[in-house]
Amino acid sequence: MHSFDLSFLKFGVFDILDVLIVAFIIYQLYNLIRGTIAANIFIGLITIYLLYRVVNALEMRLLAGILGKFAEVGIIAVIIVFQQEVRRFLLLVGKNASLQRNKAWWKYFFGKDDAEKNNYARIKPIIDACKTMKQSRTGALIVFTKYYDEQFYQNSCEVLDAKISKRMLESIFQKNSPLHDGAVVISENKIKSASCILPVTEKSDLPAQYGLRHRAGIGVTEANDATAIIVSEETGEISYAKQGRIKMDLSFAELEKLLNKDF
Ligand SMILES: Nc1ncnc2c1ncn2[C@@H]1O[C@H](COP(=O)(O)OP(=O)(O)OP(=O)(O)O)[C@@H](O)[C@H]1O
Repeated sequence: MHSFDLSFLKFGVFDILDVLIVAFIIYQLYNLIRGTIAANIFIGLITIYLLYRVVNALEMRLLAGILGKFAEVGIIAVIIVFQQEVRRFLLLVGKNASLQRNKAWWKYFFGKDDAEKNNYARIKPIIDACKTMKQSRTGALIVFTKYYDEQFYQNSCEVLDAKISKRMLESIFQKNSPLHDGAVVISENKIKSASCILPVTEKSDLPAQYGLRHRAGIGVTEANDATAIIVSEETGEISYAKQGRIKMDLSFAELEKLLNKDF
């Protein structure tokens, strides 16, 4: 009578946890590179690796040697090629681990009503400015970030450090203003800078009418822990970008909800 060794089928809670965590990481990585040029590069790297395994098995030594050199530096090459994606992934991990961002803790310690009331006062001038700019078809790009990365923003920006007000935002984006070109960055409850040149997204699946303003709005949320409001000069449409995704044609109630959550 044959007896089969089925010990490999035994698994415990930690094995399940292990599989779930790996699945979660793969899903997050997929989300990060979906629709970007990085997805094609990733497929390229996998193809080279599979080819290497095949030629190695077939003992084609010269080709295996060349492809093997690629495989040897694999992890370093991946980090260099996917620098932006690795950065975004680490930001995502850090952001979710941050205690202050966890609203449940925040409300528990500091009270829900107070936080929301204060938030509305902070948001109102921004929403009011967007309403006026939508009406007058004034293009605008407003970036919100919790942590103002001086190195990232200051190189290309005009430093302001000004109080947030409706008229201030309107004047910046007014077409005759010397600061109207580029983005405004809001952080720590201040308009930190204006006229910022931001990285543009490399996404290839965006609507054709999206030009540089929308691409820069999405791009900054890919490279940083930031969100962005985009007011279209052409249509007056309000969009909101977060983690490399964009929500289009928002109502002001929707915008208020999003800002309340993220700002
Ligand atoms: N890299 C960038 N960073 C920040 N702002 C930028 C960047 N590139 C372009 N802009 C802004 O976008 C404006 C050009 O917008 P463009 O018409 O290309 O964008 P769009 O997405 O089609 O938006 P709209 O609907 O407002 O026309 C520029 O005048 C400038 O203010």
